[in-house]
Amino acid sequence: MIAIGCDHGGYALKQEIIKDFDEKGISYIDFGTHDEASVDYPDYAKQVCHYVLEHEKAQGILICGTGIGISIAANRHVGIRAALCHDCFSAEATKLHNDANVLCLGGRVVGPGLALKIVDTFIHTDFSNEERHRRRVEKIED
Ligand SMILES: O=C(CO)[C@H](O)[C@H](O)[C@H](O)COP(=O)(O)O
Repeated sequence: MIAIGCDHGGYALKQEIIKDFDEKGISYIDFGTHDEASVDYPDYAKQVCHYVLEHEKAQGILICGTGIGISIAANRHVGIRAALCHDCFSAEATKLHNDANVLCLGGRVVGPGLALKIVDTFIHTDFSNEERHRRRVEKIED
């Protein structure tokens, strides 16, 4: 399951991602926000991160204006490895190397065309499970 959330700066991009998920039959839970009224991104990071931590194999997508604030907030949750990615190479690498469980995007940074490709890459790439990467992720978690 994919948990998705955003602040007002990420709302428009979240709607594009959700539309794409609906067209592709990809399951998700939308934690809001549900319009462009000003809200606080840590509140949405918290809801999505809690869902990801409580559900095995769940992945999160968090969007704010830049992706920065919401990734900082997400990474304060122990067990969350949130990656701010604005290219497909990074989205693939952060799954393969970091076992990232949350993708962060900036709705004021990337257009929907690129963002949808980044999301697609992230959700369809698994951790490589190579020993050196396992060791490094374990050090983060320690
Ligand atoms: O936290 C951020 C900056 O890294 C996000 O981009 C927020 O969406 C942004 O700060 C919101 O700004 P606003 O002026 O309140 O719209």
